Amino acid sequence: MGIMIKDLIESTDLICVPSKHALPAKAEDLTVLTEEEVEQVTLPVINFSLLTSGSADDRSKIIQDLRNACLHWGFFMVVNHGVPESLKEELINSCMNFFDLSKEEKSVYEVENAIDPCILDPIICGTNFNPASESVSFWRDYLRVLVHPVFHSPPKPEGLSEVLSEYSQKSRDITKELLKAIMEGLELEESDIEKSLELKTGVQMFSANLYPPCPQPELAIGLPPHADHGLLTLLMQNDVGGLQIMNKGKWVAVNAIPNSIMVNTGDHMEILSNGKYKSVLHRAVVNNKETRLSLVMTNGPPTRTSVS
Ligand SMILES: O=C(O)CCC(=O)C(=O)O
Ligand SMILES: [Fe+2]
Repeated sequence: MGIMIKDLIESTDLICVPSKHALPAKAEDLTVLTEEEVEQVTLPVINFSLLTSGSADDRSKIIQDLRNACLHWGFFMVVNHGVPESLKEELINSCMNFFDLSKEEKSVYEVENAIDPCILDPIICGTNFNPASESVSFWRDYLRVLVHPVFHSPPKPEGLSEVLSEYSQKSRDITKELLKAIMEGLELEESDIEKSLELKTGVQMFSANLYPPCPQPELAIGLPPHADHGLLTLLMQNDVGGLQIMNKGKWVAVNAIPNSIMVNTGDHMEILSNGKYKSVLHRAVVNNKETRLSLVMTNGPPTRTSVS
């Protein structure tokens, strides 16, 4: 049974990174990790409320903003999105409570063997994506829950299921509005999109990523460089930074506006936009002071739909 990092650091007095966590899969995963070397950037800001309740001119302006953000960054921050701060806090607390469960309670959801990424386990937790085929572990524990088209309810801790269900619904509504506006910007008909992607039956997956403080952050990576699969990914965090994105050939650290939702375009969006909107590489770095928690919702088409 794999041990989660959080339980590991709580059971020992760790002063250096165990070698299993210290060897990067590729040396370039760790290039320029330190804060001094990485430029901090502010991502484009999208005022969501103007999409849904602004004037026609407001809406056109936001559609233009989204176009620019997708073309030049692949990442943007959504503000005035209607997710109450209290809901975000409750979700953060519930996820923290999940990671605080005993090892035995969490082990029910641990996946030991190679996971075929096409097979979606409804609820899993662990300490990296694929323990069987990776020679490295990354400095991240995670809980992943399939929340749509069928909502899978994590039975523990108490309260997580309700708050996750509410956030899933809200984030789905936000995703739909954003997709509609992005499609309008691409001059694709919304009905074509609905038809081709069957959004109502789309796969929505929630991940809580926990990055405990790491004694040697320069020797570990939270999540290695990757691009996301789906159409749009929505990310909130507990006000501790760590997300870096590839922009114009360089890693840059993003400053999130408190209470904004960070959104990025995934592989399906790249295909749907005929390569115009790239699925941008990103990674999560760790620090030696504070625990970081990111709450990630990926939104994709149904598994059997192919995008053409
Ligand atoms: O935690 C983060 O900042 C990044 C998470 C992420 O990229 C993912 O879950 O796909
Ligand atoms: Fe990602």
